Amino acid sequence: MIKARGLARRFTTKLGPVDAVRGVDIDVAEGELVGFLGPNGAGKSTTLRMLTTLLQPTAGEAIIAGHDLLADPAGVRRQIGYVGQKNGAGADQRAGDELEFQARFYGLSKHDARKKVADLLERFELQGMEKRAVITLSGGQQRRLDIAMGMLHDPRLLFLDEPSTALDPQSRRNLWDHIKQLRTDGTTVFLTTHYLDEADFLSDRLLVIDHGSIVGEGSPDELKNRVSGDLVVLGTPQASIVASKFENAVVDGDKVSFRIPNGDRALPGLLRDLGNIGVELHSVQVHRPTLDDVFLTMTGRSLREDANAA
Ligand SMILES: Nc1ncnc2c1ncn2[C@@H]1O[C@H](COP(=O)(O)OP(=O)(O)OP(=O)(O)O)[C@@H](O)[C@H]1O
Repeated sequence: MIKARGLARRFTTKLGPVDAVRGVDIDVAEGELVGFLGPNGAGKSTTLRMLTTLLQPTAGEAIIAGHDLLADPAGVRRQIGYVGQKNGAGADQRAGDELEFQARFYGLSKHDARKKVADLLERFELQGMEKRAVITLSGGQQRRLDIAMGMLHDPRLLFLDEPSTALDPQSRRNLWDHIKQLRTDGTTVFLTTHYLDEADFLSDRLLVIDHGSIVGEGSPDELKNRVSGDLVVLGTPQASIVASKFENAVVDGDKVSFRIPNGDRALPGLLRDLGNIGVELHSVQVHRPTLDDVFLTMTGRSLREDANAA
């Protein structure tokens, strides 16, 4: 559904050129839900804008939903939906009018447009909201309306840019269910996010981007399995003695952390060995790798810190 090769975008600024995207290859199969994960400024939006014909690449090529991105952008646009970070619906307009107007814009007859709108209102739990001004809808309802607008022409491929930004936890979860349902109903979904939990929950497969280049690819589980081992954190007054026993151990006050494969199974023997040399322990924790660990392993920095810093 997406096959991009060497897609790149350089911006020329007063301070010199900025290589926002440095020649990425992207493959997305029909029916997949692919997450495009990276910290702020990694190049997600720029890539998305190129894939959706909104921005001309400076190098590379792509076939999107069977159409050549450079030679037939109109063909691409007919096949895709795009839901950007800013609301697409006019704030003062009534939700139903916005949907119907857009449906007519796509060439549907009045009758078909009404039918389509009713269907989408139901599908995205917006029944009864059609007469309300967009601005009076909750954040979650507005996001669902945005997605409904993106689905008016039954696109085979839907692009979502940071879908759950600024939503409360309950609305996010509800939105996620709707996004998963899109995939279940047969739409291929490509979404950007800098939230690890969102990427983990939604994606069949993840592409991780940093500084304009893809640094990792795989299912959330595959990526987690690539991180070498579980993180063990031991609390002990003899932290430096414990640290000397493990490669790459990090001491932080009275805590020692290190990674070992199959931490939960290895731990009993390890604790016995430490007991045998007289080490006293007052706490033991084993953490399975998270996507943040994956990101840290790949890039040397924490995605969470980056996201929080934004
Ligand atoms: N129009 C532009 N002119 C100059 N530089 C730009 C332009 N658009 C983006 N950039 C730069 O390109 C890089 C990638 O930006 P991009 O918006 O694609 O990142 P992102 O991963 O989507 O981040 P965010 O999560 O903040 O949207 C950043 O360094 C950004 O400052």
